[in-house]
Formats: sequence, structure tokens, C-alpha cells
Amino acid sequence: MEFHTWEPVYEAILTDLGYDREADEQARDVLAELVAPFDTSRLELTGQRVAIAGAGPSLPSETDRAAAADAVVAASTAADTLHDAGVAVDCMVTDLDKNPDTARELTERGVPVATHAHGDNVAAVREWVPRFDGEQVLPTTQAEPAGPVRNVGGFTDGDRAAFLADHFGAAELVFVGWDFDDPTVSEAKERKLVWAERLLYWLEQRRDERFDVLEGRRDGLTLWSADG
Ligand SMILES: Nc1ncnc2c1ncn2[C@@H]1O[C@H](COP(=O)(O)OP(=O)(O)OP(=O)(O)O)[C@@H](O)[C@H]1O
Ligand SMILES: Nc1nc2c(c(=O)[nH]1)N=C(CO)CN2
Repeated sequence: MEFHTWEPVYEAILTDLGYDREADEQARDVLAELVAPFDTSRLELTGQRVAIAGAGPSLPSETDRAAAADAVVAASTAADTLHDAGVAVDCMVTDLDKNPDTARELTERGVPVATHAHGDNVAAVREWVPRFDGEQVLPTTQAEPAGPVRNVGGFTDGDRAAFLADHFGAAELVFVGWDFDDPTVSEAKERKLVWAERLLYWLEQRRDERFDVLEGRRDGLTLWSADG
């Protein structure tokens, strides 16, 4: 994803959710000081059918679908649920706000962790990234990329997992553990999930694919540009 392509979407997210672009850039720069560039040969998804695991309540009943995929990219606590079910993950995507110790353990076991810095997680970045096996850290930002820190598109951990799999050449994406209409989430989380859904809708169009998770939902969806 070229940043100029992502930038209008990013601006719309900042406006909608009230985040500060400068704070995201500062967080990116903190992360950049703590990491080396990720060796992309450590994550091989080219041509694979990749399960994108979200952390919705449906995940425990869908772990077999993840196990059946060629590879699994897990968002945040989805990595724990899959681990408990005996399903190996090939990459974890996280902003370190829930289970940073899982991320640390995965890096030590040789699993890449796409570690995201943003304006509201700088303390976690400073605390946890130095404890990770640095070779397995794939540093990301939602702001303009700088130094070793990449921006492959996406916002929440789950949709960033999908954009990452796309970036690394996945042939097909299947979604497990995604519950957009989850009544148990907070209002803030609900607003983030609205963006996750829009971003997946954008990604499926870019890929000319039809994501299973969007079946029956497309009519109500608009891209950011249509929302102003
Ligand atoms: N019902 C759901 N509740 C929570 N996450 C969901 C749900 N459905 C899909 N997801 C996806 O699963 C991802 C991981 O969720 P989890 O609650 O573990 O993480 P999180 O660290 O709070 O995520 P984020 O910081 O991105 O909001 C979310 O980022 C989201 O993209
Ligand atoms: N500034 C900022 N950026 C984010 C945030 C957040 O809380 N603040 N949460 C995210 C996923 O939950 C992704 N990006």
C-alpha cells in the first residue's frame, strides 16, 4: 500500500475517532528507535489460503477452519484462543493493548509479530518491544512510514492482519472469529469495528475477491470517500 493511497482513509479515521496525527507520528518514531527492519523472508504467505483470525466470540467454535487454512494470521487475543485450541499461528498482529506477553512469547518461538505503534500506546511500545526477539518484530504504523516502520494499510488489529496477508502475497483470505454485530463490545470498540468492516470492504475490492465475512452485509457498506 502506497501511503498516498492510504492517507485519505487515514485522515477520515483520524477525524471520525478524534485521534491526533502528530501523536501517531511520534509513536512511530519511538518504535523506529527500538527496532531493525523486518526481514521479509521470515513471513512467507505467497499463494496461500490465509485465515485472518479476529477475536470475536465466534472464534472458539471456528478454530477448525483456521487449522484447515495454509497459514493463520491472528489479531491480538485471537492468538491465545487459537493456541488454547492447538492451532499454530504464523503471525500475530497487535497494538500491545491486551496480551503483550503472548506477543513476546511468539517472537521467542520464532513467530513474526506485526507490532503497531499509535498515539495511544507509546508506553506499551517502550515497555514491551525491547523484551521481544527483535528479529521477529515487524514494526507498523498507521501514519506515514519512516525508517524500519512500515504501513501496509489497515486500522484495527484484525483488519491490519488482512492487509498484511494481502501485502505478503496471500492468494485467498478466509475470516474466522469475526462478529461485527457483537452486542458485548464497548461503544468505542463498536466504532472501531465499523472501520474494520469498511476497510475489509475496501480491501476485497482492491483484491477483486469476495470475503466470506462480508456476505449479506455489503449493501449497508460505504467506502470512506462516500462518507465524506
Ligand atoms: N466482536 C469482536 N470483538 C472484538 N474484536 C473483533 C470482533 N470481531 C472482529 N474483531 C477483530 O479482532 C481483533 C482483535 O480483537 P481484540 O479484542 O483481541 O483486540 P484489541 O487489542 O482490543 O484490538 P484493537 O486494539 O484492534 O481494537 C480486533 O482488532 C477486530 O479487528
Ligand atoms: N491513535 C490511536 N490509534 C489506534 C488506536 C487507538 O486507540 N488510538 N486503536 C487501534 C486499534 O484498536 C488502532 N489505532
